[in-house]
Amino acid sequence: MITLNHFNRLSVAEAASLLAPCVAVPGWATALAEGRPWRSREAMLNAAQQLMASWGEVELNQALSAHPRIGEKPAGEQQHAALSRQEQASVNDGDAALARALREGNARYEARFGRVFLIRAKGRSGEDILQALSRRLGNSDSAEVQDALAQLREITLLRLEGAIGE
Ligand SMILES: NC(=O)NC1=NC(=O)NC1=O
Repeated sequence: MITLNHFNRLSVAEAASLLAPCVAVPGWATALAEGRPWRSREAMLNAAQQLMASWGEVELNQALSAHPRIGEKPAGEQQHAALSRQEQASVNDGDAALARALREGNARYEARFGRVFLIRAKGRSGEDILQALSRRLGNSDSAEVQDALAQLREITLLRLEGAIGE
């Protein structure tokens, strides 16, 4: 984590690359880098949320390229893989039945919607995630795009809050 003051003083390229692991949607990190200097962290967070408001199915699919399946803690040292592992820490992968249920749920979801199931995992137990997955399997296509986008916005905002301090 760096301070807002430090973030404001980075080059555009450095600032954008610092924010890149928050979400794999082209342009979002660059727009926040180019919007500097932010007069406050709140102003930056508000701008970030405004940028996310226009996201649709295209951006959702772009972002999913960088989000591993729930329960499949990604290998790799890239920053977004480390963030995913940290976010999924409370998904108890020691519970074989839960892990199997998540694998089966993910497969059902992908067969139904044609994309990886996305949920803000931080603060959620594996059981909570399974319940959400089951509920969302009943969504229409359009409702599920909106549900998944809401989760993507939560993940992205949490990552941004973790990257830039006061
Ligand atoms: N498929 C996913 O939901 N992945 C993730 N959720 C998170 O909160 N972090 C992830 O990588």
